[in-house]
Amino acid sequence: MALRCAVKLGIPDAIHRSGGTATLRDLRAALSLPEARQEHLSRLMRLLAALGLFTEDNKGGDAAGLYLYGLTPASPLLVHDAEANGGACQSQFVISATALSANLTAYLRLDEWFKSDGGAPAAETPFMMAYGMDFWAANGRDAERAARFNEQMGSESKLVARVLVRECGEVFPEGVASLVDVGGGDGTMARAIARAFPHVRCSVLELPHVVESVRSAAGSDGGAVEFIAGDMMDSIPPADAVLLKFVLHDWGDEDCVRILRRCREAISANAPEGKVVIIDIVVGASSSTSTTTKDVYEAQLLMDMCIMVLSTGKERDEETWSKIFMDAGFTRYKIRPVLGARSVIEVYP
Ligand SMILES: C[S@@+](CC[C@H](N)C(=O)[O-])C[C@H]1O[C@@H](n2cnc3c(N)ncnc32)[C@H](O)[C@@H]1O
Ligand SMILES: O=c1cc(-c2ccc(O)cc2)oc2c(O)c(O)ccc12
Repeated sequence: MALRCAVKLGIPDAIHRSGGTATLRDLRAALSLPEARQEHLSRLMRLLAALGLFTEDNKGGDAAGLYLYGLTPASPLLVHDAEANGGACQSQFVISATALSANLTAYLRLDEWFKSDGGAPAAETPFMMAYGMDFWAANGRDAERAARFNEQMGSESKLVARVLVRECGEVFPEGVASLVDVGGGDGTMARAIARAFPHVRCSVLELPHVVESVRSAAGSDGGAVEFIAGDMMDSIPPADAVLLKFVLHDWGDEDCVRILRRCREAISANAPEGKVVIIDIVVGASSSTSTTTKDVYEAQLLMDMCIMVLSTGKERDEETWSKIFMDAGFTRYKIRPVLGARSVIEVYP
């Protein structure tokens, strides 16, 4: 809620606009907050600085108004200026994750859900308990809700795409001429891959309501990427490679096996040497460069709680992933923990 408050007040934008640092007094003035709130603002900033979202120093003197706040490597992710973060602002995530109208209503049902037997469809997830339908049906019924979610996932994809392109070029060698991004949302990731690896023809398979909203937002089509409306449970269009980014974590093990079998059919119809590229969490795997292994593990487990509330899926460790791959008929896989809490997994027939 403190982070939501900072985003809603525009604190990261205000510090960014003032050149990267601002005293508490200047920050309050830039945000047009009453003087009576200065002491409260200093307490909010003290917490956000302790969490690593801003720097704080009192070199100007001990008077609270002279405390200086600055940006840390994490803060550009909360700034709306696309030049600061390549368009990967994550503020919408903060707003949605903490909005009563979005998902918070479901989080508030978690304890009640624990006490239910989970058998009735209405009690399958806390989200269903709160909304009477699953997450995707809710998005299908409410275009604004869906647009916010797709925009939020799109900004996460911009962040992930930058690292993928920089560190995983070999995932898309010359031999990979086509790729279908299954459950690819608004196509942000597919467009980033098409831009970085022009030899890869990219398409997106999505639910009809998502394709419709992308088409109406883009005029007539989704840009350089072809959109196909369908259901991944039924069939996946043939391609050399199939991408599944944060799709499998939404589903139980049996459904994952079913989706991966469809993927195997899609690549063997096109390229027997093809592969499935999964971007998802492997619990316990971490590149651990700038963040500590404990922070990454904690982020993975927090994401697992979100998924427990919102869907019937889960975050998986390597052993569970491996069993799913083998049950779906694949023979080997390679995990690259290059994306902080997330990994790139290449899975081969
Ligand atoms: C968590 S989102 C991930 C979106 C995107 N891959 C990303 O990482 O930004 C899961 C996506 O799966 C899509 N989806 C859900 N069920 C589907 C189905 N049966 N067939 C195709 N797509 C589906 C949703 O519309 C949603 O865009
Ligand atoms: O609200 C979300 C957010 C995610 C999400 C967040 C950050 C990541 O690095 C990946 C995914 O995933 C979601 C999801 O899979 C879902 O079914 C509902 C909501 C969200």
